[in-house]
Amino acid sequence: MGEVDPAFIQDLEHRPKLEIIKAEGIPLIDLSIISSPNTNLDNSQALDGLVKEIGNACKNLGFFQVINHGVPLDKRQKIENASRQFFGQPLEEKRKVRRDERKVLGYYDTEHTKNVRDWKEVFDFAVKTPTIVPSSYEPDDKEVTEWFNDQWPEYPLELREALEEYAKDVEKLAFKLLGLVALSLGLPENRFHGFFEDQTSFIRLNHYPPCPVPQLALGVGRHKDAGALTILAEDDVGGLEVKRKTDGEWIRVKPTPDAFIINIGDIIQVWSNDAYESVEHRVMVNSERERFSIPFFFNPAHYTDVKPLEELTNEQNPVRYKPYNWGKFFVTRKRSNFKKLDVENIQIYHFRILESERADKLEGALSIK
Ligand SMILES: O=C(O)CCC(=O)C(=O)O
Ligand SMILES: [Fe+2]
Repeated sequence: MGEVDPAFIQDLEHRPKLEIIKAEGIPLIDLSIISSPNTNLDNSQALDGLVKEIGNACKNLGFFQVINHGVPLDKRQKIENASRQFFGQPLEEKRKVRRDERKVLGYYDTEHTKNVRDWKEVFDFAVKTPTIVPSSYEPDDKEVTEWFNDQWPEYPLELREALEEYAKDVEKLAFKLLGLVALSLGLPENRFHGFFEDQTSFIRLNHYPPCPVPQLALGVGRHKDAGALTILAEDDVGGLEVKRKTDGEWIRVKPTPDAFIINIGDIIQVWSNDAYESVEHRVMVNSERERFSIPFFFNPAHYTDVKPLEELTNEQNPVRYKPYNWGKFFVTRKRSNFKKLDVENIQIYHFRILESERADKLEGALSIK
């Protein structure tokens, strides 16, 4: 193992397997009918078919890929090149724009997932400026703070412009996907849009350097994305693995050139009252090739109280989660990724209403009568 920091080493049960199970292909969905500027979502005949495809993909795997998505290839190439140039610099250059507990955006190379260090370095960028979030994770502290993208490297100069342009195009795709997900749940297309007016979305540039111990460490440890949707651009190296719901096996996602990989996050799981699930995933690294990826985490406003939608719950399908405040959830999670803590990080199942609680409530209600 040589001089590899033990902080990177996964517990035995979470280490990557050497034999890879190749996905039969996660669903590949063609968005051309909604990407062409002349299509109107309301009268397109093919829309029903597309909505069904999205619904099935969300229900079955929780992951899918999209092509003909409307994000121009040159914008994607520009940010991919800038990312390569930035991470190619010596560590001391990158550390000049390093995040800390006050400046939470910028470069970072010691992120932890579930208290094990990830074999990666990142650069974080807020989609909306300023992004407003709670000042602290303390539930009673009502103060908010503003995030600005105020840490820019000297090189490459075009990083800023590349990120700003890319963010605009991917944001449009995010709203389109949100509309399709709403339709697939039988809701009006814009049912979720209001939650994103003061969005807390962010884009992360990920760089996974070659790793001398790929059988012991992970690029990103197993986790579920906390937000609503993630839109991921990856290069051709591969390494993303998705936990298949049917048998719990880790399935390797095969990169498709120019496609985006989409996954449902925890918030859509809660809004849909578990009709759609946020799926666990992780990233394997390898000893030969570095890998680059760029997730866009589509997150609502900090003041959003996340809870199952009334339209999707009834007596037969009772509410499965207590409401939680997104801003507090978000900053609590960020803190635990930043700091190695001894406790498990915050998860939506902490807000799950247990069967026993429901039965108690019912009994209570009956005895009052
Ligand atoms: O790099 C990837 O393929 C995925 C990264 C990821 O899951 C994350 O950053 O949440
Ligand atoms: Fe993720």
